[in-house]
Amino acid sequence: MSEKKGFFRRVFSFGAAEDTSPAPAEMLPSETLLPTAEAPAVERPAPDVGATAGESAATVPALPVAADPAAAPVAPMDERASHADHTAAEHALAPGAEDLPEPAELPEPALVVADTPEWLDPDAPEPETDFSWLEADGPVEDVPERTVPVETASDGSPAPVLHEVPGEDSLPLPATLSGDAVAEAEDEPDFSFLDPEAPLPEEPADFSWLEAPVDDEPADEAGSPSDAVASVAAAGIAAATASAAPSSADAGWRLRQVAAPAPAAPAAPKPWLERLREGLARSSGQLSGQITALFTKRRLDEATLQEFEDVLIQADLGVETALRITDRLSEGRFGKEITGSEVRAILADEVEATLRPVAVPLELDLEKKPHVILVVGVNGTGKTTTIGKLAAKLTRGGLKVTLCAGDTFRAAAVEQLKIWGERTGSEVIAKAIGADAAGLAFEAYDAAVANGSDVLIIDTAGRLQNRTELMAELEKIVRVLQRREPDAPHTVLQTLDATTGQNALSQVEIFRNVAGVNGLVMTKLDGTARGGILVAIAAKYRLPVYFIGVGEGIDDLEPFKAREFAMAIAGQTA
Ligand SMILES: Nc1nc2c(ncn2[C@@H]2O[C@H](COP(=O)(O)OP(=O)(O)OP(=O)(O)O)[C@@H](O)[C@H]2O)c(=O)[nH]1
Repeated sequence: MSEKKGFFRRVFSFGAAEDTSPAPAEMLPSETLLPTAEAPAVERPAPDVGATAGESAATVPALPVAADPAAAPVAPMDERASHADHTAAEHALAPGAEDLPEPAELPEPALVVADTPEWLDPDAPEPETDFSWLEADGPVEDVPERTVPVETASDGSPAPVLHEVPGEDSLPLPATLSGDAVAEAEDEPDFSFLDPEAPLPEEPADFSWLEAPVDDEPADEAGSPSDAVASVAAAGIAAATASAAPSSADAGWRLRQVAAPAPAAPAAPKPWLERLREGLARSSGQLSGQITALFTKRRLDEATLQEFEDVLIQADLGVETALRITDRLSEGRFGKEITGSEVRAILADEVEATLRPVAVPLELDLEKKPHVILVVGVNGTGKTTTIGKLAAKLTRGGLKVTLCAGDTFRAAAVEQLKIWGERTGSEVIAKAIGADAAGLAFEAYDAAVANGSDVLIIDTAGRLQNRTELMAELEKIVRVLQRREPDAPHTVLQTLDATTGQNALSQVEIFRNVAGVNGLVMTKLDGTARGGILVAIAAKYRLPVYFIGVGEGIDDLEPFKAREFAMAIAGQTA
C-alpha cells in the first residue's frame, strides 16, 4: 500500500511468494478480424483445423484404426468374444482352407510305456456309457446348433472341424440398433461433426472439473482386502486380521500375504516456468536449430544477417524486433565468426529489452470502489478462465470481488463463471441467455457497490455475428458503466491465446479501438505456444502485459516476467 497524491492506491504485484499449471480457440469470422492496414505484411494464417479434418475425412472414409494396436480402444469382453468367434468362423469357412499344404510328416515319436495304466489296458472293462443319471428333471431342451458341415478328406477320413459357431447371419446386433438402422447408418456415414460451419455444441456443458479439489487418494473398492485391513487397523484390532485371514494348514492352501501397495503420491504440478518453457519449446527449439544451422563455422556477413532476420520474422517476433536483433548482432562482429550460443544470448537480451517496459503489475486504484475490470477478447481465448484465476488472486489478497456474467451469448460461459464465483467466494451477477449485456453490467455495478466489493470483473462475449455488433455491444457496456462512474472501466483486459500466432496482432488492433484495451493477458502458454507474437505486440502497441496463463487450474495465472519469457523464447535455461 502506498499513498500517492492523496489517493489511496493498492498495487498488486502477485509475486512469486504466493504463486508457486476442442478444439483450438475459435476465431471471430475472418471478415470480423481482418488485419488492418497497419498489420505487418508477414501474415501467416493460424492452422486451419477444420480444413485438415475435412481433408482427412475425404481421404479416409473408413473408421479410424489405431496405428498402434496397443493404443486401440479395448472392446468390452463380450464384444471381443463374439469377434473371436466370428474370426474363428471365418477361419473355418475360409475358401481354400482345404488347399493348405499338408504339414510335413513328422517322424513317429517312440512310444515308451513304463507301466501300462489301467485305462490303457485293452482288457480293462468298458467304461460306463449311460449318462442318463446326469439329467436332473427330464431331458434338457435341445439347443439348435448350426454346425459346419464336416468335410471329408481325400483319404476318406473326416477333416478336422475347427469350430462350431453360430452362422454369421445370426450374430447378435448391438442392442440399440435395429437391422434397418444399421443398414441406414452404413449407407449414410455421418460426418457432420467435421463441418466447420456447424455451430459449436453449447449444451449440456460439463464443468465438473472446475469443482473443488479432487480427492487424490485412489478409492479402494468396497470390501477390498486393503479396505478391510485399513478399517480393522483403524479399529485397533490388528490381531483379528490375522485370525480372520482364510488360512489352513489342514486344507493345504492359504492366501498369499501381499504388502498393500503404497498409495501413489499425487503428482506435484510442474513449476510454471517449466510449463512455460515446455509450451514454448517447439518454437524455441525450431529457432534454436535454425540459429545453429546458420551460424556454425560461418563468418557474419550480409547474407547471414538477412537469413537470420527472416528466421526471426518467421518466429513471429516482428520486423522491428528482428531488425534490432540483427543490428545488435552485427555491432563489432561483422566479418567474424560467431557461435550459436552467443546469438541466443543476444536474442534473449533483445527480447527482454522489448518486453521489460510492458511487464508491469496490474495496479488497482481502490479510491474507485469498485475498481471495474472489463475483460474482452475473441471467444475461446480464455476470458472466463482468466477471470476465475484473477478473482482467486484478489480474494486471497483480501479483496472483495463481484463477477458479472456479461457473456450472455453462451450459456456455458455463465455456468462456468458461476462455478468460479463459488470457488472464489465471489458474488456472480447473471441473467438469462440473450439478456442485454450492457444492462447486466449496469446492474452488476450497482450490486458491487451495494455489497461493498473492491473489484468488479465483467466477462464479455467474444463471438458476435460481426464486428459492428461486437463494437456496439462493448461500446454500450462502457457507456452505461460511465453513467455510474465516469472513469469506468478502469482496466480493460484483453486475453490473447498464445497458440494463435500472427492473428493476435489484429485482435489487439480491433479490441484496442473498440473497447480501449489497456492491458493484456496471454493465455495457454503451457500448450504448443507461439509466444513470439507477444514480442511483436509489445513492440507495436506497448500495452502492459499483466499476466500469462500457464494452465487451466486456479493457480495457473502468473505475473508476466520479461526475463523469464525472453529466455524461454530463446531456448535458454539459465
Ligand atoms: N492450457 C490452458 N488452457 C486454458 C488457459 N486459459 C484458458 N484455457 C482453456 O481454454 C478454453 C477456453 O477458455 P474460456 O475461459 O472458456 O475462454 P473464453 O474466452 O471465456 O471463451 P468464450 O466464453 O467462448 O468467449 C477452456 O477450456 C479453458 O480451460 C491456459 O492458460 N492454459
